[in-house]
Amino acid sequence: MKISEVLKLYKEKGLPEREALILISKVLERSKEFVISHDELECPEQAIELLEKRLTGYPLQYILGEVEFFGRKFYIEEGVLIPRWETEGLVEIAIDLIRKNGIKKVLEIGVGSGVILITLALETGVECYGTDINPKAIEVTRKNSQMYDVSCELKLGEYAEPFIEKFDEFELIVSNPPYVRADAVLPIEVQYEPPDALFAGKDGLDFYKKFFERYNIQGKIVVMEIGEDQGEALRKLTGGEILKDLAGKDRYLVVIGN
Ligand SMILES: C[S@@+](CC[C@H](N)C(=O)[O-])C[C@H]1O[C@@H](n2cnc3c(N)ncnc32)[C@H](O)[C@@H]1O
Repeated sequence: MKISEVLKLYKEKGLPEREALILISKVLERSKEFVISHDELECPEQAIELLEKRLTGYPLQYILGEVEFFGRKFYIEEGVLIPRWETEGLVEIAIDLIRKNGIKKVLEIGVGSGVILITLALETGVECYGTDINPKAIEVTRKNSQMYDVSCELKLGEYAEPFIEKFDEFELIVSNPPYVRADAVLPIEVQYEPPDALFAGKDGLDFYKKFFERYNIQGKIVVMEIGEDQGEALRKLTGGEILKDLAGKDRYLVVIGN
């Protein structure tokens, strides 16, 4: 089938033309502009397979193996959470706090693909430490840090436990933790992502409750992403400040440990 016919067919099946073009150009290893201007060419079978996979709801970023975050490309693969646009706001807040407070040492809990920690290192030059309970997340973060020549110490384990002997040294703790309620029904695309990265008990607050119960944050700043309906509960739990995302929803928690 010609590319023009494939584009038409998959548009009818519900796949946006932009995505079909991205996938066909990936297989052909040519630009989207090339594909558009050569749509009389035969569409490779491998491209059709990717279009079919995408139609099942399988995330585009996993197929492409890359994701854009804070203006940079990062490697991503199935088994690790796909970074979301809201998280760029978390990074902006953290950068601001790092600069204003002259912070030198940062710990991220739950690095996932490493986009937060690596962006903080690149933007501010802070010393970076990261943990995750998912070995694949540690592996992907390591790969991304090597890609950007950023040195960060990464350890497998829960919360700050792998760095407990260093805990007093961290001036800022950042996290985009799991915060989805156990009974939430997620869109099909999200169901391909690791449950440990998403779910946090009955009210979605398990991670925050355990963290603030377990650690003494005196003298530290804690910045975390939160669910849009969790602001009030977390303000009460921590006494922290709740900030909104670009869509005007409660999205970030900042706690200054006095
Ligand atoms: C929502 S994802 C965020 C990933 C990445 N930081 C981002 O923003 O794209 C949460 C991450 O935290 C990890 N995680 C969940 N519970 C954890 C815990 N108790 N300690 C450390 N990591 C945890 C998950 O494996 C997952 O990689």
